[in-house]
Amino acid sequence: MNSPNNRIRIFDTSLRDGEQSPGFTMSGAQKIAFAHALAELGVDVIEAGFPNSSPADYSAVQTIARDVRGASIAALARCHEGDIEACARALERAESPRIHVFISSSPLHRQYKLNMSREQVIEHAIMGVTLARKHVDDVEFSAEDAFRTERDFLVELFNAAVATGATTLNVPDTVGYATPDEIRELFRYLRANVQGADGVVFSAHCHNDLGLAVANSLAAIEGGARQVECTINGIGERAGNAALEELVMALKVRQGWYGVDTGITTPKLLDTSRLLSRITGIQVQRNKAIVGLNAFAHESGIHQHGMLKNRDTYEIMHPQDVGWPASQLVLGRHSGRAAVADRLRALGHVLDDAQLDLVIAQAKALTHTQHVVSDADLLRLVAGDHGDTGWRIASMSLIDEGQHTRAHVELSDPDGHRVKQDASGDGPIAALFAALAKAAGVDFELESYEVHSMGIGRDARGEANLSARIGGETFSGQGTSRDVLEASAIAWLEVANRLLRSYAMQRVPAFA
Ligand SMILES: CC(=O)SCCNC(=O)CCNC(=O)[C@H](O)C(C)(C)COP(=O)(O)OP(=O)(O)OC[C@H]1O[C@@H](n2cnc3c(N)ncnc32)[C@H](O)[C@@H]1OP(=O)(O)O
Ligand SMILES: CC(C)C(=O)C(=O)O
Repeated sequence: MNSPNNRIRIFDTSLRDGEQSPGFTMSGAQKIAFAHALAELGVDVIEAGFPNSSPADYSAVQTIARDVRGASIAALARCHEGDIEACARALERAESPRIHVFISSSPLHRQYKLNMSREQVIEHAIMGVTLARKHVDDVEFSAEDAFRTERDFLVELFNAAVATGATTLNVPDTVGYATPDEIRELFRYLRANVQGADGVVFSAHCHNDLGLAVANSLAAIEGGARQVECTINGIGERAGNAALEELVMALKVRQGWYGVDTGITTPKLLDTSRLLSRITGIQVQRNKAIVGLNAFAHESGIHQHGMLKNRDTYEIMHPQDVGWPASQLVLGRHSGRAAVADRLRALGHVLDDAQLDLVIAQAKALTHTQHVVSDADLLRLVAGDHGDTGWRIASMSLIDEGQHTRAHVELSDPDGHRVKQDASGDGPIAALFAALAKAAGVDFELESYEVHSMGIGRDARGEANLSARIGGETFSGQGTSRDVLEASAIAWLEVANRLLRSYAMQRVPAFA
């Protein structure tokens, strides 16, 4: 690849473009904690917010600028005096401040949003960059909706920005309309035609409306971009921005093709992604590249068999390189002999063919009612225990006590023993889980908890899925009911029962 240099700057905008999208609003303290995590991850620029949009955003940018070291801190402004002055004040104590000014350039935005002519847009850009340069040396200029802008005008606008002192030229595909070939070509064109192109950094800012944000960012790099704007977990306006973890790992895994490096400490990717999920309360989907629960998990027999022979058959990177402790061979409906035998061997059981066939058949039968077969399930089957053991819900009720909720539960076991307990919590789920923990005498920290509805009208049901990771093993449970609270209680008890069986099974020595 013919490129000016081989270091790609990672500009993280989780705290600005990410935070400005529905569902991702963060408190000041959360933003500051996340900015520290981004600096530790090794991003080059943290876009901390839009100071003139609210006092809360101003104060978060100001604290991040004062406290976070090791990355440039950027703040966003329209080509508007008040916005730029607010950025300058908020960034006063930053070690390496950047003011990022933007104005729309496409005909659609000029006519409908700004009601400005080409000349007026250029005048505003000159005003914005000039004012920003009075405060800081590092000024980024963005032509919003650049991808849908006439090329001659885009070059004219960027020429004006460079002449007035912009040091980074950002080319946003604001509405995620580009395709990789087009964006690669656009960057080549701009680098060839903007005056002073060699003295500035070209940057790509791709949105994911067509699911192409990462592919387009990679193509922009091939076209000469040396900064990419992205967010952890791909959060951002509408379908989001390019996902940092995907972009960085694509550049790392395919270094031979792209020939470029980033400064990211990739083993911190998973923790950073999880921190963001904890802060926003929004989990990534299981099959999300790099950081989803399935990213290094294999359930189907053919893949598991291949993995056991040589992990490169089904994995293109080491899980440890992005922060996972190891790959996982998850036993489920699609698993085969190789994986079941291997897991049993690891648990200390070498079965003959007939015994293995029996356990596999019984394990597959379990998957009619559960997604995965845990070590505890396997050990139970090996011990010949197929019974319906464990706690069941006899009754439950919740009382709203104003600030708190109180849950009453009654559990029964197959021998008819009953136990009643109650507990209070900040909300119904916290109260319910606390009461269940007291009644079953089991407590665990949830790794994930999701509830969604299935069906509509009279058939509508809630499905709850929980998982907890204990002693290196994942225990998961699922519950369905017309009532989502009851579905959650059933799922919680399934995890608790598995955990109890696993403790019991650790004492079972051999195939019964
Ligand atoms: C593609 C992006 O991600 S752009 C960044 C998006 N981020 C945000 O919007 C941050 C949060 N926004 C806010 O808090 C508010 O919108 C504010 C404080 C910025 C502005 O609020 P208001 O003054 O009430 O204006 P409002 O949001 O209704 O409209 C935006 C105004 O900015 C103008 N404008 C938009 N972009 C620019 C720009 N780059 N340069 C100059 N003016 C601009 C619009 O033409 C409109 O002007 P008008 O009020 O004269 O019609
Ligand atoms: C302000 C710019 C960089 C932006 O967020 C966009 O165009 O999507």
